[in-house]
Amino acid sequence: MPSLDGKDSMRGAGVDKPWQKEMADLPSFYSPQSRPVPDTSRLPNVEHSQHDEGVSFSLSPPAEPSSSRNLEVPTATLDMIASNQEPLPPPSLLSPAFTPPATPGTTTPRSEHPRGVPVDSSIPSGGCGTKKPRLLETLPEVQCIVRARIPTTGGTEMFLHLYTNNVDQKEHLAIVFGSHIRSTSLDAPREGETEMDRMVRGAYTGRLYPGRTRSGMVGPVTPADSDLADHTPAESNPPLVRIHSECYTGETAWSARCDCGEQLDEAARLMSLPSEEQGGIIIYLRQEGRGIGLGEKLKAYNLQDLGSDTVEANLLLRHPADARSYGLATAMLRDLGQHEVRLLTNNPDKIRAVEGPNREVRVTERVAMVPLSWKGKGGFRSREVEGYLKTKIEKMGHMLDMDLGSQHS
Ligand SMILES: Nc1nc2c(ncn2[C@@H]2O[C@H](COP(=O)(O)OP(=O)(O)OP(=O)(O)O)[C@@H](O)[C@H]2O)c(=O)[nH]1
Repeated sequence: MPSLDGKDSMRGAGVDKPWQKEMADLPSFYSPQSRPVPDTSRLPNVEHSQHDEGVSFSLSPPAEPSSSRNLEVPTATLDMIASNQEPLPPPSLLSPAFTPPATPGTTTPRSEHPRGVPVDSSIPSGGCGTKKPRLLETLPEVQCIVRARIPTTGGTEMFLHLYTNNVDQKEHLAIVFGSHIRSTSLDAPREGETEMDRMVRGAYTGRLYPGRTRSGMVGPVTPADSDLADHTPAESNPPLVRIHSECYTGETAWSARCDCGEQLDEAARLMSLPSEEQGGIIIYLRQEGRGIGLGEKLKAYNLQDLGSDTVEANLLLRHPADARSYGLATAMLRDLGQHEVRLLTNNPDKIRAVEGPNREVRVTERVAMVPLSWKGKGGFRSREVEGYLKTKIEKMGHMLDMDLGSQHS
């Protein structure tokens, strides 16, 4: 526990150990100032036993067959272990080789594979409607500036990627399931950066752990680097992708006017299924209220309460029915190394638009997003959401069968 007078803080306390001095000298972004723990997966087996006076260590050769591993332990590291006077956590806590797609034992059966239908936007009967979205001639430029691992409340992990671009000032996001999906712009080396800089901005392979010093991406790769590698699935099916537009009301403020929150949760759940080994990507675009912004969307809600549907309300406010574009999503998918995707959507415009002006990304399959309550699998019902979905189907050409909704009502 930190004391109130701060005497036991890093700077107030005596910095008598070399690692304490090193930590105190680190730049301010290095937070929290945790204590370095050696990567025991690189060490010979370290057995420790607790005695009254402290801990004694004995070093023995590794039990695992690892002839190709570098077993040399720097003397300084051994000194640090000995001076820490505390047992080490097991290696499994420090450096698992890859993030499993779901917590073992909590997984949904494989049979619940998200089922899609093949689509081809290049032919009229390809399952994407006939509307031609307005597309920019070239894709915007995007850059992933930081990435971080996020353990989720659902038990799985994802890597949140934050992007900047040359068309707006917004922080668009890519929520990536699977550490093998890498951003080219993030991984590119930057002039003058250190290995610590790379790790802090997320340009590392494998996992971070206290005391790690190498991003795993620069310099020769040795057999000892195997713990730093990302797991690459054998399958090469296109990943599941959802292009999701921001909805503060539906995702954060519990609104039952739309199913946006449920769709976001469901997309994450499907991408975490064990059958989705190739991972998944949610491109989260900051185009609130179909691009009109939260303030205007709230006005539209008042107009809806006065009797308009969702499209009429937008038009009464002098906005298009849908003011969104998807060029940023296409550019972000390309940056994440994707040429082909399976898209979770009911919206035919999205399929054509996300493919880009020169079909930079191809949608090979469409996976429908059926409201959970329509499938009898939970979810919620409200007069407002039924109206919202009805307008999408009848006025915006969304590929959903309204009859499904009445079957479980
Ligand atoms: N203007 C307006 N926007 C709304 C309303 N309800 C929800 N939205 C917005 O509609 C958008 C929903 O977009 P998405 O979740 O990407 O879905 P979609 O384009 O409808 O198509 P799907 O991929 O099939 O879900 C979000 O930006 C919401 O904020 C509304 O009543 N009026």
